[in-house]
Amino acid sequence: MKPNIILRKNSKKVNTTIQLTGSKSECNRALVIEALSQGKVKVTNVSDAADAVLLANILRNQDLKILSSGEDLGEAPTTEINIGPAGTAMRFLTAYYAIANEEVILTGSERMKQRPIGILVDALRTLGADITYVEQDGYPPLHIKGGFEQKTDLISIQGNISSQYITALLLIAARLTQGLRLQIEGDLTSRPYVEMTLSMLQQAGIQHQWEDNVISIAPQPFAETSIWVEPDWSAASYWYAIAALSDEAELFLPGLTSYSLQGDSVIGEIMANFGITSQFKDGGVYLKKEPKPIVRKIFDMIQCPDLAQTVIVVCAALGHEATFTGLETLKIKETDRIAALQNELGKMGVKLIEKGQVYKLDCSEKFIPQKMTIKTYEDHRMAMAFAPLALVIPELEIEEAAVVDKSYPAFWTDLEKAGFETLDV
Ligand SMILES: O=C(O)C1=C[C@@H](OP(=O)(O)O)[C@@H](O)[C@H](O)C1
Ligand SMILES: C=C(OP(=O)(O)O)C(=O)O
Repeated sequence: MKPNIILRKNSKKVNTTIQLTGSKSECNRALVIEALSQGKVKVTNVSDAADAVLLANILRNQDLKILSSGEDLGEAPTTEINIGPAGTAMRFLTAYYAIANEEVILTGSERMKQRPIGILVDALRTLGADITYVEQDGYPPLHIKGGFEQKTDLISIQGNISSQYITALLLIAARLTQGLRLQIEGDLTSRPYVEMTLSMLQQAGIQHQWEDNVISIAPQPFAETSIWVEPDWSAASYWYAIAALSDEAELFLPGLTSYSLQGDSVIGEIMANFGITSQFKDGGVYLKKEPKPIVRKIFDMIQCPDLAQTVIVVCAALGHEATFTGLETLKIKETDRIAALQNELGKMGVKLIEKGQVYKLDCSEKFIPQKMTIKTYEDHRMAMAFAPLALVIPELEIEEAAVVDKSYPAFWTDLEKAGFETLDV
């Protein structure tokens, strides 16, 4: 694929079936569980998301042993593992390698080296792990010497920066000699992702207690079972956005259920405000567009940060001046998503104004250009959240279109299936 893609959509009607790939979040957890269970748990419906494929390659092509307390690693060569832009994989592997019989340098893309990991490293060090920073304190790359004598089972962790640190610790908890009591300090961001982790551990036979702000997991064996990865609800959000910007839309997304483990399934509720109905039947969800005035003015994204760009772009395109909260974590994701949104929405005269913890969309100077070119800042969600604008802008160019591979490699071919013209340039 050439770097950029031009999108055009002449009619504002969509009517198709889209089979989405497996959830990146579920798949990454399932792969770590599979590796920690040493063959007892098998993952099915592995996601095509590049981040998940990479993690599967790393975890499935090695025969690591989990060291028990005090066991020595011995003389093992240090392996360098580069996880590119995969934040979840970076965080999960940090905890995983802390207890494995290997010495690794865990590194990633230039952006990964700017995404903080100190909170997780501090927590693992409190447990006894041997982790040092190779470049800048608090950031990847990390030098991890696996296996340690556990010093304590109780650790405190700040909850408002990234839930991925908490998930990383919970995933390894049952394999720690003393288990883990994790005390979450302050607010917990992205809570549904922690719940997803605990549900998936439960599927794999690992029990937990969650009382007040303490999650406890005792040392215990994994069960022999298989974990099926559901289709990706975050990917589904772009189809909801397409429906919201269409005049007529009838879409079927097979495999999605209303009782998903993914917090991003809340997109159905959010998009109901934009006239999109979700009907769960035939083993999937039918989306339908029904004209409806938009009433809701405040959207809190703290539980579903990956939906923020989708919803903000839809509001901008519709000229709906909503207010957004819970966007605090967006600045440390694949890019600074706030700055990226501000720059790109500015190209159609829309402002996203920061007022402390609250962001207000100002559409008073909004216009629809004949052509708009969107920068993607190495962020898959910038590409996918802006692509639906092709329904309102005659020619939409998306730069570095291959970024979508991170979570949804079939995105452009799926758009073609839905009647979007795509041109590589
Ligand atoms: O655990 C996960 O799978 C994820 C948690 C969220 O991150 P934060 O907890 O850092 O908000 C989310 O943004 C990310 O895409 C996936
Ligand atoms: C933030 C994301 O991913 P990660 O943190 O795994 O890089 C995302 O997919 O939007």
